[in-house]
Amino acid sequence: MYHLDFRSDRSMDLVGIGRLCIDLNADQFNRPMEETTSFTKYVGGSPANIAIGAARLGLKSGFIGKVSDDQMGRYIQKYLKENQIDVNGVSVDDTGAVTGLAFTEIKSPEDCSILMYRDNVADLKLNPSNVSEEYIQQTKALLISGTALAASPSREAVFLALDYAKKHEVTVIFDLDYRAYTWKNEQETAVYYNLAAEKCDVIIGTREEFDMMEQFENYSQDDHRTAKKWFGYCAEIVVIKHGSEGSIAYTKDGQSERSGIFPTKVLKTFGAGDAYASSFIYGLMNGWELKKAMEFGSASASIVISKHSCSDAMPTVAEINEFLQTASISEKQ
Ligand SMILES: Nc1ncnc2c1ncn2[C@@H]1O[C@H](COP(=O)(O)OP(=O)(O)OP(=O)(O)O)[C@@H](O)[C@H]1O
Ligand SMILES: O=C(O)C[C@@H](O)[C@H](O)C(=O)CO
Repeated sequence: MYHLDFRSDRSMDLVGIGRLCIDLNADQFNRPMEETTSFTKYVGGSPANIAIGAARLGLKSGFIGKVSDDQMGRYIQKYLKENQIDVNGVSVDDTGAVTGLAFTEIKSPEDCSILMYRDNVADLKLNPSNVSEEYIQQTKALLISGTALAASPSREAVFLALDYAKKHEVTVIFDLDYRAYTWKNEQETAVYYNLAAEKCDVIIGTREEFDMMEQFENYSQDDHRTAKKWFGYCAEIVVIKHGSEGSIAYTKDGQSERSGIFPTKVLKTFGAGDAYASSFIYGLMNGWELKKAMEFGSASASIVISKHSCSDAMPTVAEINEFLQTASISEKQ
């Protein structure tokens, strides 16, 4: 049985780095945003959602990020503290930057979209001086998220965090989280994603995100070839997510596992990836077999997509286990 090693002599389990933003989820469903009149505010940002999900599962979580010096920034910090996330790595912007906003539109359970306001956002003002080697040295795992590579100085902050993580044997998990609206073009995205992925132990992404990264190669959407490429660098595990068709994971020692999904009453599709990642990481950190960790992630994803929010909806271990008591997995034929 394959399992990923983590250093045990650490005071924290998982530190996320990157986007702390605000989700404004439409209160009126099954209609376009042009016809909605109110939104509910939640803390958001893919890496923040994953760190919140990990903390809700009982992992000791921290975060390295930058928030705006206003009510939204204070709201985010307050929420993180209330959810037992260490905020000593979170700094406050002093340039007048604002908090990124993610307006979500739920036209139908299958047709959801996110309108993101990303101009002059505080999260991309994170700079190398905000990244503490001592802070990273105290964690078992560092979670990086692709969108933090979209602009300087956040990009340089992430690469410095990666260097500190490698120096101190911190396991690096890369959730690809490709959001086109934050990038100038796909070519630049692929260059930076590939440079970061070369340093990561676990890489989690959708088929489409890996295709974006492989645009300079002739890989033909082949999951096994995708995984094999990264085993030539630092990767131990590569997970390729296929939406409602489930996921597949490959390990460096040549094993692979597929996981189906747990059919659920879908309210909105986004948040599935963040829920999957947080619970999958929980399974890895508990030394579970790959398939069990994947199914735990899939169950968490099903719970979150049946609810209105992402961060608030992240389930506890008890909630996932209760869900698993009655849910049945549907394997792709
Ligand atoms: N409709 C669905 N029903 C049940 N489970 C789902 C559904 N869609 C996705 N999942 C689960 O969530 C996992 C991640 O979803 P997906 O592949 O869409 O990642 P993602 O695109 O990163 O998600 P997100 O929409 O949050 O960005 C899937 O591998 C699957 O286990
Ligand atoms: O990552 C973002 O900026 C958007 C998220 O806050 C939102 O909850 C989502 O899309 C989750 O995948």
